[in-house]
Amino acid sequence: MLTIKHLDSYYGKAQVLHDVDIEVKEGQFVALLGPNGAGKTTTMMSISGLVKTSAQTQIEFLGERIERLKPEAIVARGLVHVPQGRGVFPGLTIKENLIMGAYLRNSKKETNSDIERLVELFPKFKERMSQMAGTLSGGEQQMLAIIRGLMAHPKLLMLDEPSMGLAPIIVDQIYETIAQINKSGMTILLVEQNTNMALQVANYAYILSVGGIVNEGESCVLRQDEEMIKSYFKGQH
Ligand SMILES: Nc1ncnc2c1ncn2[C@@H]1O[C@H](COP(=O)(O)OP(=O)(O)OP(=O)(O)O)[C@@H](O)[C@H]1O
Repeated sequence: MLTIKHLDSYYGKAQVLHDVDIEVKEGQFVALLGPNGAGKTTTMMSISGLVKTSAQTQIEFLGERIERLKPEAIVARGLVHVPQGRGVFPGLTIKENLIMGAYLRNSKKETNSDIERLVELFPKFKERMSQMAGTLSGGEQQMLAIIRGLMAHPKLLMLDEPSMGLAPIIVDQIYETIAQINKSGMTILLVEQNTNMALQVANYAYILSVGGIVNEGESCVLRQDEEMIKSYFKGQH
């Protein structure tokens, strides 16, 4: 579904990704893991068209090359990115945030029926549609960001560190929902520092270190190789 070849990414003249290859198949749940500063967020931003890439970079999504498209054209093709830090609009209500997720479509009727359907993932929102997003807890804001992503009708959903800054019990709830979304047929590419959690839910994982892929494999296999994981996450696990 998504094939990335020779991804080199730059901030100005500084190259932070070197020849990264990643593949995500339809229906799969793929995790991109790695220590602080490895380049995980940069990879996701490069896929979304938000970071400069080299001429040899190739990104193919659903059979079409997308590496030179604008971010909104990439979203319109069904590649939707829920960013690190959630990015909810604090001064807008829950409902207004969800409507923003559907900004590329203009059917009010469809938007309302999508909200009704998707809010079942987190029924607490049902009675609180006019609450300001800025007054929600971190976990609730993360759920809102995920549901807002789904409002864009993704074919592949990219989630950047949904566990960031959340208590373990909340992380478990968020991950139950993400697993449910994947089971309903959604393809997922996840960036995480929470390696244990990611390897429990993903089918396949890539490990990124200093801007390059250093290991990859089925999650059930990687999970058993604690020494390998530790070696890449020195001091972080
Ligand atoms: N806007 C920027 N300008 C310049 N360098 C940047 C910028 N954003 C990130 N970097 C650098 O690029 C490298 C990769 O950063 P990136 O955020 O992709 O890592 P990460 O694996 O997602 O880490 P984290 O888990 O801490 O978010 C780091 O060395 C970082 O300092």
